Amino acid sequence: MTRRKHNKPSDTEPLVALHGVSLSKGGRAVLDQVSLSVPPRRIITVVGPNGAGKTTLLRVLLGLEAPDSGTVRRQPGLNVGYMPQRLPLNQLFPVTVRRFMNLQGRPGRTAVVDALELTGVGHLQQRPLAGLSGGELQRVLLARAIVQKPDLLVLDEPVQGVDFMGEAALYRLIHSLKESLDCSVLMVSHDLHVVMAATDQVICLNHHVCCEGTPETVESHPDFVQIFGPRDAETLGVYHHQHSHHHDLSEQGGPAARD
Ligand SMILES: Nc1ncnc2c1ncn2[C@@H]1O[C@H](COP(=O)(O)OP(=O)(O)OP(=O)(O)O)[C@@H](O)[C@H]1O
Repeated sequence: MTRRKHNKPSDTEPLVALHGVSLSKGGRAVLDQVSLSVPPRRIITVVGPNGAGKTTLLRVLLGLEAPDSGTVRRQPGLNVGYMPQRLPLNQLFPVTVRRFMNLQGRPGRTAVVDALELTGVGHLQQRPLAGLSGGELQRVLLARAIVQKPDLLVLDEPVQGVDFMGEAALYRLIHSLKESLDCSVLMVSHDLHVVMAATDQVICLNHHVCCEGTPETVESHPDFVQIFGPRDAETLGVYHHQHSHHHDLSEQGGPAARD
């Protein structure tokens, strides 16, 4: 896929950097002194328990919510694609996939077709959005997030509603999109086993950043083990990952093989 951006972001500066970001809601600290940066061409995954502030963190990073304190710095002109956790319109809204793709920013027919083809759902253009399966819908949402050829792809639980085999395929797709778009990916995930094999850096969030680093570093961190339990942390240990190849988890025997 060719890039049509005029202002390519700096290769040396972070695309986005948060420093000391805090935000309270209903009198409770949702984000507490959170700092992170997203360098170019990286896949960074935020993990953490329910209610840890992961979605809020993404929304602050995107400028959709303002922090109470701290700074959020995005490279000027940064082109960001966002796949939210929930569809911002009623899924029963009677639109076809192609119409849905054109609701935001009017990307044009070629860009829409390209994006749908890239995410493997080009054949669904004329189908009603409301009739899609969970996996098909996630791929359409992913297509909408990449339609403007972003420098940074922000994905909030991109594999929700997708079965295990579909999850592995979606993570492979995300990896290949990162390569073909030459972008960075920041995503939230609950799928610890699969995501650990598909990311360069993990940030474990529980209102504050508990630990961060490579999957290998994070999986043995005491805070990570405390949050996710020794069983998850131990089983993650089998996934020491070489980033020079793709995984087909189906060939490894599926989830039962790891338990
Ligand atoms: N308007 C609000 N008022 C009070 N509390 C709120 C408000 N919006 C969000 N919260 C709380 O902020 C916390 C963080 O929410 P957030 O959606 O960021 O968490 P999360 O880590 O993405 O959760 P999940 O994994 O369940 O999606 C939650 O406890 C949520 O209930």
